[in-house]
Amino acid sequence: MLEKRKPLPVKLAIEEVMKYSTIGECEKISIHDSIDRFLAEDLVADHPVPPFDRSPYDGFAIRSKDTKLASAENPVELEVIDEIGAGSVSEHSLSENQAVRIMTGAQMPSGSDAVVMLELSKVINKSGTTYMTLKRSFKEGDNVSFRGEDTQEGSVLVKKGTKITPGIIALLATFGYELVTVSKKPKVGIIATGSELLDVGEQLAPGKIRNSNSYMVEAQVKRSGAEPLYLGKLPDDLESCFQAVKHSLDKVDYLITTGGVSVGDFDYLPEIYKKLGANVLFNKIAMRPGSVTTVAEIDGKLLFGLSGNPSACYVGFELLVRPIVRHFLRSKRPHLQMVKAELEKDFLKPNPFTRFVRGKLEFSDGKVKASPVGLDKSNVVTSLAEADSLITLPGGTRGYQAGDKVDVLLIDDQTGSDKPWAESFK
Ligand SMILES: Nc1nc2c(c(=O)[nH]1)N[C@H]1C(S)=C(S)[C@@H](COP(=O)(O)OP(=O)(O)OC[C@H]3O[C@@H](n4cnc5c(N)ncnc54)[C@H](O)[C@@H]3O)O[C@H]1N2
Ligand code: MOO
Ligand SMILES: [Mg+2]
Repeated sequence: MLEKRKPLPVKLAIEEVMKYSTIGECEKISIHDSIDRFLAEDLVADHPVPPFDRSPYDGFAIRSKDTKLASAENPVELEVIDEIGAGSVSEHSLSENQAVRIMTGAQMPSGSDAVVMLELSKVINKSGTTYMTLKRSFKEGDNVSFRGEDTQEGSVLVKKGTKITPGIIALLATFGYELVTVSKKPKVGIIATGSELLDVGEQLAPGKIRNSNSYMVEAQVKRSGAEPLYLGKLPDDLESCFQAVKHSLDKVDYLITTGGVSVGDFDYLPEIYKKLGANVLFNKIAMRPGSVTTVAEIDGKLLFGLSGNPSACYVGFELLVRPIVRHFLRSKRPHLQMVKAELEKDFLKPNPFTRFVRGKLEFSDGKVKASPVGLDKSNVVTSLAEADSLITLPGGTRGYQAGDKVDVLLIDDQTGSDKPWAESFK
């Protein structure tokens, strides 16, 4: 008699998996290689930025009080006593009615307290001495870029667990991080199962299809910030699949298999977990696609049995594996971010399970609109190419109409969420 599987609410399934989440070790890498990695330490300003008062313009550093009476009728004439470019520091200190020719980025000379843009002044030469004339007055601090105006020493600028972007790299360089401390990438093993599977380079043959899941999952692993280790595709044979799973365990931090988790005669993953002595956390989730998604644990190591159906496999990864990876990488917001959107199509048939419809978002008239892409079936692959979101329709007794406000999970967003989703979800 077939054992009846008890579907676990999605939220509980995620919480169950997160109980086994761990945090990875750190490593130091070159700043050149740090894009898209995850900071393992807060980035703290260890000096003010800019580190000195400087000129934001090409022009003249002056003493504002010398310009008090300046006007079109009564221009003021200041003697130009020095010229400095960015990187140079003037050895002169300004006295009454003196100015220093200064370039953008150069440190303010001592005694100066304002900058006049070159365009607002006139330069004249009188018997070998250079003067600049001004037709208006300036206040103390005019056109000065002050020490610490960008950031003060001690400010936490980026939290650990944040994905490094080009902007963050600019900060790392500003504060002298030739080497950056990042979280080590978890290694995620991938095994595709299925006797029908051909390699990507093979010709189609009767009854066969090309293996797309392992390539897709490999890319999802990379997108999540982890390192994939493709361990091959295997035919539906209990012993060879068992051996492959068993021997892969000490090579990886997490193992993903695709296919073979349902109740078919050749779905061997349940048997493999039994033979391994693994603790199966659940083998059914109240969601569609991906209801057969199974997660087991052995000595604290998670084994993700994702569905063979491409859309189900995709959704299973994003909901369960991604947060585990992001937590490993020290993110405090490891789950997909959820936003509200307006549904663009009817889903009138009630579904007992929460439905994750692959969707595409459109931003128009100040609204976020979510349109389903392709067929809403777990065995479709084409909808995945266009999807940028998962439209989440909680299970229950009612259907959904176009125009309804629905929750949508953002697939490509990096902000993430500290919770799996809104409180309305089960
Ligand atoms: N009697 C029942 N049958 C099924 C149930 C059920 O509850 N009772 N659940 C269905 C649901 S829902 C799903 S989802 C699938 C899950 O099946 P498995 O995870 O066991 O996956 P397979 O049977 O191995 O394959 C399913 C489907 O996906 C294709 N596939 C598999 N691997 C790949 C790959 N690497 N690349 C591309 N496509 C792949 C495979 O050819 C099958 O068509 O079970 C239902 N059945
Ligand atoms: O697990 Mo299946 O994908 O719910 O259709
Ligand atoms: Mg099956």
